[in-house]
Amino acid sequence: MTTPNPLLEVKGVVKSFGQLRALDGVDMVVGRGKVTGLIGPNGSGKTTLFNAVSGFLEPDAGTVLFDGRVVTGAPTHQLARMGLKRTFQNTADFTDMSVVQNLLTSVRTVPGERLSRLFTSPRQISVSERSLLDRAWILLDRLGLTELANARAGDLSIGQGRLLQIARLLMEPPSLLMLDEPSSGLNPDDQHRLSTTVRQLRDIEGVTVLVIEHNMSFMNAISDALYVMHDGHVIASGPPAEVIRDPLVIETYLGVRRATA
Ligand SMILES: Nc1ncnc2c1ncn2[C@@H]1O[C@H](COP(=O)(O)OP(=O)(O)OP(=O)(O)O)[C@@H](O)[C@H]1O
Repeated sequence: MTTPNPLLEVKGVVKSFGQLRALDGVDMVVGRGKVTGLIGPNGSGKTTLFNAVSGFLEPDAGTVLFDGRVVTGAPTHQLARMGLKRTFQNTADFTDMSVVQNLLTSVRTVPGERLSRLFTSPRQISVSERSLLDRAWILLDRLGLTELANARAGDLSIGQGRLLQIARLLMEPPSLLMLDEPSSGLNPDDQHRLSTTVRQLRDIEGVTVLVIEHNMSFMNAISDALYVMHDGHVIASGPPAEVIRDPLVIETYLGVRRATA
């Protein structure tokens, strides 16, 4: 698959845990302004690849390029400054803060002292602070969280917590957003909202998205390209309609199902 002007390139990445080669020479190209899906059976290496790309694990070999720069093994904070942000399978927000406070405190550029005025003296806030608040309300609306704006984050359901985690990352839109099983725990309405949000991010804000998912209907609704992993290798990649018809992909999924039945 040729991808002109990629935002992320993974070349020959290897990562072993003891005797287990979780990534065995993975190549991947993520097109700028596209949604790329990453699928594969449990234990195929998807999360390890996310960790190796986002600075949580140092690859044993291979190269990661972000926006044309070699970032192999770069720390997460450096990658975040460059515009690469990710979610995790387990949510961890500031549970004692309200939903809207969670959003406002996720912005690195605003000192906490000034931010507190958003709550204590709303009439004295500056234009930039106002625009943050506006951004927070837009995201809450898009993700169906408006009515929960003043709820304690710790009281949210798992699915709502997942949406909040995503909204926090979107306060300052990243150039690459990496989502690890975002639809897990979401009801069908929230899944629909999330897929619409992901498409809006791509189409309106130009955000590139890389997403791990087991939910194929969610994946079909959002992805422009698909990669399939098995046993630490990429076994197929290309347009979703082609990939899901690939005999090797079908056999891998059926084989895994047979083996676990
Ligand atoms: N920190 C670790 N130490 C040892 N083994 C690990 C570690 N992390 C992952 N593994 C192993 O590496 C392999 C790939 O795991 P990984 O979590 O990347 O798979 P996955 O495709 O994300 O699976 P799932 O869909 O279940 O999340 C698995 O066999 C897993 O047990």
